[in-house]
Amino acid sequence: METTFESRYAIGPNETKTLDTKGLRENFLIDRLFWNDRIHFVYTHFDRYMAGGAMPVDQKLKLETIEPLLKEEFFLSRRELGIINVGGAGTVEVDGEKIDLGTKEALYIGKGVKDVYFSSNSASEPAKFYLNSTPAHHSYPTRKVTKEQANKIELGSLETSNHRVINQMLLHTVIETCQLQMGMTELKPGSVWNTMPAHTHDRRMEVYFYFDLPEGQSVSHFMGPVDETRHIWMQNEQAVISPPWSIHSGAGTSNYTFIWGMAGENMDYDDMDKSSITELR
Ligand SMILES: O=C(O)C(=O)C[C@H](O)C(=O)CO
Ligand SMILES: [Zn+2]
Repeated sequence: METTFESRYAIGPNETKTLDTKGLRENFLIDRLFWNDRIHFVYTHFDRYMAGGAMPVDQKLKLETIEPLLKEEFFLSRRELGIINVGGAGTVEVDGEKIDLGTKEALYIGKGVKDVYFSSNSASEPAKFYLNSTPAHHSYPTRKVTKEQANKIELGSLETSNHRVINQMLLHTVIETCQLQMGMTELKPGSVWNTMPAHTHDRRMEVYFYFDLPEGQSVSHFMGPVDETRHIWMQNEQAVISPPWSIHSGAGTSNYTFIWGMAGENMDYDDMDKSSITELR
């Protein structure tokens, strides 16, 4: 098996303003996370957040350290890891303990765990483990969180095309983490807008991973400061980095699901600087 990675440096709103479509995509879009029998990570220098994918098909995949990037003996020496399975049923082995992870189930693994392996129950319907990792200072226990155990928030309405349920899964109100927080937002049929009205939180960066998009449909993701927004067209199973200074919102050509993950100064989900829809430019 192999582990591959790319690095993305952190840039600000002034530099972002000068980018054309290609430049915007090169800096913020993560166009592919899942490769057969491979673990792939994007390392962003925004809060040293890592977003990745592990898709075991014919092999069991080991979460190995990335020597030139982390310079640590094992991946979780100084990191914590959040996982949400967006594929078929699979298993995550954590220091010898096997944990089944079905579709849309989440798992938190704390700092200091040495051996993590990923496997799929079926090669014809492989598990797709979406991975987010952040630096950590303390070891918290491994915890699985199902959708039923998530803290649920229903927002929006069909009339304003933004009716959705936010599942707070790896959030500090549900489990203990150092700084990583992850959850999954599902849009109701007929609703296409996520995170509208939009917000920023200069204290935390965020990564959005869009999935469950029907064939032939796309999401236009909006980023940038409230008074100078840009858009990035995204396909199924692509992710996008949202800097702390940026809004993160999207409109799909159908409904869809997305996973949000974030880290930074505080863990207060509600610490958002909300903007009104009419002030967006
Ligand atoms: O649909 C939404 O609204 C969200 O899911 C918002 C994200 O959870 C978020 O941006 C948290 O900061
Ligand atoms: Zn946010």
